[in-house]
Amino acid sequence: MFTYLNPEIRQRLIAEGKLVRLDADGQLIDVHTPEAPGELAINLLGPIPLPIALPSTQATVQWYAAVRSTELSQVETLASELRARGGQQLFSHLVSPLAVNSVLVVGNPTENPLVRVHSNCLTGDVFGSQRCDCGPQLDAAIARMHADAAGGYLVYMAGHEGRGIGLWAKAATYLLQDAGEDTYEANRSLGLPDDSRDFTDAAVLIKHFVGAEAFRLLTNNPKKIEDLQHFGLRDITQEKHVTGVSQWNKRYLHAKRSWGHKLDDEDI
Ligand SMILES: Nc1nc2c(ncn2[C@@H]2O[C@H](COP(=O)(O)OP(=O)(O)OP(=O)(O)O)[C@@H](O)[C@H]2O)c(=O)[nH]1
Repeated sequence: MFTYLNPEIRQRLIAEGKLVRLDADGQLIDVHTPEAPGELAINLLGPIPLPIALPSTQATVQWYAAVRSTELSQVETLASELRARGGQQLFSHLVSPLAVNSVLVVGNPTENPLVRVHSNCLTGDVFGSQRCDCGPQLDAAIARMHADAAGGYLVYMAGHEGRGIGLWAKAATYLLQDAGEDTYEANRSLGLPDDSRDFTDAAVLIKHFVGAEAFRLLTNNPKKIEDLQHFGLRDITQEKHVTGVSQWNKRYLHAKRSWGHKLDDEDI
C-alpha cells in the first residue's frame, strides 16, 4: 500500500477516505490488513477534481487513480533500495512502467449509468491521430456522459496500449500495416495475439463504482461485453459508440467489423 508516499501523508489520505483498497469484488477492505499472497487488491486514490473542456461547455469530473497492490509493492521494494542509496532522482525510471488505471466520474451517476472502458492509445488519445477512432471515442464518451441524466464512469485502462501488445510493438505493426497488412494481420506477423487485453481490473472498478446494478456500456465490441460478463457483471446493455470515422481509419474500422465489432454499413 502506497508508502513511497510520505507515511504521514499516506495516513492523512487514508483518514480522509481518499486512499482506499478494494478487493476483487470491488468492496472496500482495510488498508492496514496485510495482503494474502495471490489476492487481488486495488489501491484507489481520489476523488480529484479535473476541470475538462467539452465541445460546448466545461465540466468538472472526479478522477480516481487505481493501481494493483502487487505492482506497488514491487516499486516499493525498489524505491526503498534507491532511497537508501540516495538515488531518489531515478524514481521516474522506477515508476514509469507502473500501470495506473483511472476512473472518471462524470456528473452524478444514478440508475443505469453510461460506462466506457477505454483502452489507452497514445497515438489516438494524446496525439489526435486519425489512424484509429480512439481519440474521438474518448472525447465523445465524456461528452455523452455529461449530457446524460444518469451520468457515467469512464474507466481508462493504462496497460491496454495496442490492444495489449504495448506501444513498441504497436509502432512496428503500423509499419507492417503501411506495407499492406491489416491491424490484426500485423499483430500476427509479429507473433502476437490479435487482442491480449485483460479486463480484470476494469471489472473490479465497475463493481466498486456501479455495484451489481445495470449499466449501459459504450462500445461496438461484443467481446468486451463478454469479457466483463465473465467477471460477474451481468446486467450490461450495449450502447453503440461510433464517432471519428475518417478516410484515414476506414480500413481499420472495416478490419474491426470483420473481427466481430458491431458496425453497420452506414457507420463506416
Ligand atoms: N495492435 C494495434 N492496436 C491498435 C491499433 N490501432 C489502435 N489500437 C489499439 O486498440 C485499442 C482500442 O481497441 P479497438 O479495437 O479500437 O476498440 P475496442 O476498445 O475493442 O472497442 P470499442 O469499445 O468499440 O472502442 C487501443 O488500445 C489502441 O491503442 C493498431 O493498428 N494495432
